[in-house]
Amino acid sequence: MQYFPIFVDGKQLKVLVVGGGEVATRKVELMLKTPAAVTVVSPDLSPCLTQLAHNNKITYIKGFYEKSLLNDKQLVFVATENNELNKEISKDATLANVLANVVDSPALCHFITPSIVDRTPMTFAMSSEGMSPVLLRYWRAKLETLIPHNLGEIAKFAGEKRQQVKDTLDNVAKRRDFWESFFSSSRSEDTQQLDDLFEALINAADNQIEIAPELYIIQTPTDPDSLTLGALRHMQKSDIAIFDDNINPDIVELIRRDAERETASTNTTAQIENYLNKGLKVCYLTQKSIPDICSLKNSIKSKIHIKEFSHR
Ligand SMILES: C[C@@]1(CC(=O)O)C2=NC(=C\c3[nH]c(c(CCC(=O)O)c3CC(=O)O)Cc3[nH]c(c(CC(=O)O)c3CCC(=O)O)/C=C3\N/C(=C\2)[C@@H](CCC(=O)O)[C@]3(C)CC(=O)O)/[C@H]1CCC(=O)O
Ligand SMILES: NC(=O)c1ccc[n+]([C@@H]2O[C@H](COP(=O)([O-])OP(=O)(O)OC[C@H]3O[C@@H](n4cnc5c(N)ncnc54)[C@H](O)[C@@H]3O)[C@@H](O)[C@H]2O)c1
Repeated sequence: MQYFPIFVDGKQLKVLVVGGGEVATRKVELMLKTPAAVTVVSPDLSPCLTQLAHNNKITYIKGFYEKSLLNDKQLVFVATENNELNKEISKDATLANVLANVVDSPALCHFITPSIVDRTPMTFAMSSEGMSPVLLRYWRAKLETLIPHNLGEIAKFAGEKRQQVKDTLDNVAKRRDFWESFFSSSRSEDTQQLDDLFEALINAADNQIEIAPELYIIQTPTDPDSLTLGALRHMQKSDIAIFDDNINPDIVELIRRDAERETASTNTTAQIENYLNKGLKVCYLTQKSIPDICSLKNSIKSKIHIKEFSHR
């Protein structure tokens, strides 16, 4: 990964946009989704930018770019048709410690603009690291159709209830289980049903959600695309992932970020039991055959729920 994705607080940002054409307009519209303060410098403005200046949504400096305009900025978008000028602004920005995006010129960019699926407060920002903007647009369009339009409302609901869940359930594992039960219910996709579902679960959770150790044995394919959704979901639920040393690192990457990871030892059974005895959810990624997986399963003495995921 050459480009590191971060989410920067727009309240802290002062942004300069050089140019007033179509490309500049696109970048300004993007920035104005956040509370960033946007200044545009250009001898002319598109109709849309003219309107935004008129409504005081942007500060407009009518004229040509000057280095001093970078002084109090953190970001600059460079969108003029003059390549020599664009290069000069990128250099000025480097010296002024301002991050520059020169539209369509990755070599002059300190940061690149991601492709965004916006379901605020859920934001999906993606990049092809400049390799293929069209491939990126293709996937954005696919995700647009997959990601429900009310997802933002669902996320806001969860945000509002987070404190109540913290007050009710006294450890992170119970809270994670609670939210997983909540979001895995199809009722959580209907904003009309969120309150009822929440009440039903939080009351049950008070007494009933116990953290039970579980084992997920995942017969792991070589190609990450062949992982089943079920396997993936359980990899995301695990507290600890144990994997054979021949597992594709791209698949290991898909394990939940804050899960512990360990390569399998020669005594895998004992290694797994050790974590089950601590009440943890363990996933074991292996390319063993089904009979070998069965004998591993039989060797586990803990009375726990074991789920198996195999691939074709
Ligand atoms: C995300 C998005 C945001 C936006 O632009 O706002 C974006 N490009 C988008 C679309 C798009 N751009 C281009 C086409 C025409 C097809 C084509 O030529 O391939 C299409 C497709 C279309 O329009 O359908 C032309 C193009 N773009 C760049 C080059 C230069 C080069 O590749 O060397 C050329 C060739 C110019 C030429 O040949 O003259 C470079 C960049 N474009 C980036 C971002 C940055 C890398 C992002 C990344 O890969 O992660 C980066 C490095 C710098 C930057 O601009 O920030 C938007 C996403 C799609 C979406 O979500 O809809
Ligand atoms: N329009 C597109 O969809 C598109 C797509 C890909 C690439 N591009 C490239 O992106 C760049 C910008 O595209 P555009 O369509 O917005 O071009 P444009 O010609 O409409 O806009 C360029 C703007 O820069 C301003 N400008 C020129 N010199 C300036 C200076 N010294 N200081 C401040 N402002 C100055 C111009 O007045 C104008 O407002 C071009 O290089 C273009 O080739 C455009």
